Amino acid sequence: MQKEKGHIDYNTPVIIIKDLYKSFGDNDVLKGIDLTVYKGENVVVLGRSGTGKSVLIKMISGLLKPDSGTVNVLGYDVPSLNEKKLRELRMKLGFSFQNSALYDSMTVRENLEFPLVKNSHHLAKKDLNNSIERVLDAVGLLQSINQMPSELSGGQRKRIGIARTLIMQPQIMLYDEPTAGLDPITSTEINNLIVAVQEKFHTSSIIITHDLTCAKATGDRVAMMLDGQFVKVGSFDSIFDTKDERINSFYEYNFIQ
Ligand SMILES: Nc1ncnc2c1ncn2[C@@H]1O[C@H](COP(=O)(O)OP(=O)(O)OP(=O)(O)O)[C@@H](O)[C@H]1O
Repeated sequence: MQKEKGHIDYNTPVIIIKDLYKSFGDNDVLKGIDLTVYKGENVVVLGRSGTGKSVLIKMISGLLKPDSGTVNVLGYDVPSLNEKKLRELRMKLGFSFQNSALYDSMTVRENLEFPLVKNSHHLAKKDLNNSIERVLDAVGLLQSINQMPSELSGGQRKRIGIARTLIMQPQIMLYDEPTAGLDPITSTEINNLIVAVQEKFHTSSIIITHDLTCAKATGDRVAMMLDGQFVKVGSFDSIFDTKDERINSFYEYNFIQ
């Protein structure tokens, strides 16, 4: 799928990260990270296992504090936020993580209702139904509204998980390994959905992956993380137009369609 970039607002940064450092004991994980994500933009963070991609996401959502550097998300200075402000920020973020499982004992409708009712107590039944149908339609699973999660495929469950996140109308989506454990056809569906979400809901996204097909399909820009630093940030093709052996070997170990 060829991406068009008309929807990105380069005058409005939504995430600004500057000179970010984080160590755990003598394990120096992030060593001077800089990254700006613009409104409506999908940025892929590409890197091998253990390079600190998840640590970065935790800094953005305030689950971890940096040793030094700044993390500004939607105007919030994240490391300085108290619990109340952190909750406020997290309401504006949508998390699609591998462990964000659905409730097995609830129907798809109930799974989607749950976060809405929990967070907006005075919602009329009609508005609730409209919201549920809107996001299910966006992920192409309106027909599954009354099914149980056990009746769905892994890819369908993942899509319902994304719908459940979208129902809270996040401004930024954070996808952690969205295609991990999925077959190539289902992976392609999820990649297409990530782009469709961006276009339909005008969200910005950070997509963490080591899947090159996913990076190419979903990213407006790709940030290549090696040894705790972004060694290159740019279009997918520009990243791999290099003589850097570490980047080339990363490419060679992946199968690209
Ligand atoms: N809370 C923590 N305490 C101590 N060390 C941690 C903690 N969180 C992460 N680390 C370490 O930070 C490093 C980077 O971890 P991280 O989970 O960010 O890697 P990753 O790039 O997301 O890898 P993967 O693709 O395998 O998830 C690892 O060495 C990990 O052991």
